[in-house]
Amino acid sequence: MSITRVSVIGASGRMGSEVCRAVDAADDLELVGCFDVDDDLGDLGGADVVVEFSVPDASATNVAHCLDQGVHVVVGTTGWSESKLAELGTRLEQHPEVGVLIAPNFAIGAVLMMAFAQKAAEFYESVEIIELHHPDKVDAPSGTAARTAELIGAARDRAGLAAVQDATTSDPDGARGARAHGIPVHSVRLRGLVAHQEVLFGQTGEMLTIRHDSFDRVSFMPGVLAAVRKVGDHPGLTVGLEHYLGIA
Ligand SMILES: NC(=O)C1=CN([C@@H]2O[C@H](COP(=O)(O)OP(=O)(O)OC[C@H]3O[C@@H](n4cnc5c(N)ncnc54)[C@H](OP(=O)(O)O)[C@@H]3O)[C@@H](O)[C@H]2O)C=CC1
Ligand SMILES: O=C(O)C1=N[C@H](C(=O)O)C[C@H](O)C1
Repeated sequence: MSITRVSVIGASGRMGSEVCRAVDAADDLELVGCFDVDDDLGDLGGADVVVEFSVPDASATNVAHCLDQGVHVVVGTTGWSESKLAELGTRLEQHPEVGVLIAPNFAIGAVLMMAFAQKAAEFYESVEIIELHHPDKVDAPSGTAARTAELIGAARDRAGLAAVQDATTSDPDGARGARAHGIPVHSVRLRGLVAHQEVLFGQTGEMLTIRHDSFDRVSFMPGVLAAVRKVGDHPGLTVGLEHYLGIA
């Protein structure tokens, strides 16, 4: 059995510490480095693959360091804008052998929820997303909600659907939520929650709700470990774990 050496960036955080435990427990993986804020990333502990769960402002710089070391990266940190992704794509041209996976959500059920929502999108006039998370989360809307909106928006465009109908003319306090790719998104932050999302589809006389709940961060680990094992076989930039799981 070949052993893959893994380092974790953001290793002291909620996700990073869970990843360290999961890597430690896997027979085919060896945890060779744990890095957090202010640590010198150096040679990344000699890792074959780095897992990056830090903060939106730091992730791009950390990933660039991994590329410069020729190390594959599995990224869970949110906040990857189109411009940051484009910059990363350009940087990857200098390292064509390196694989980078950016996945807004590693829970298999969340990946399926996004795929199901994409499939349903063309059949419904109305759609809204409600994402619910723990109150220590720093970004809103969640990366998962933003990605779901992007997938639904693209499916609606392909189907030639008009913009989501909404007669609201007065909303001084933003009660109708944010808009991502034309889809209303509502963010809830509540002590006791981990990571949850509902996608509501409406049509005259019916409603479809697609919901996923992560009750514990262990729910993300099978996806993270699958990505660690596969990222070397996918050189270049991949956005979304669905592309590694045959779901896309
Ligand atoms: N894709 C997925 O499935 C999931 C993605 N996430 C995303 O992962 C990210 C992390 O979430 P979570 O673990 O809850 O957050 P935490 O705040 O618990 O963890 C982030 C860690 O990164 C550290 N950090 C800050 N700056 C840097 C830096 N420059 N380099 C390295 N480490 C740094 C933080 O240190 P300090 O606290 O001292 O600043 C902290 O230890 C978020 O973007 C979140 O949205 C979360 C869950 C699942
Ligand atoms: O911060 C979190 O906790 C989570 N972040 C990701 C997101 O923004 O979508 C994934 C999951 O929802 C948990």
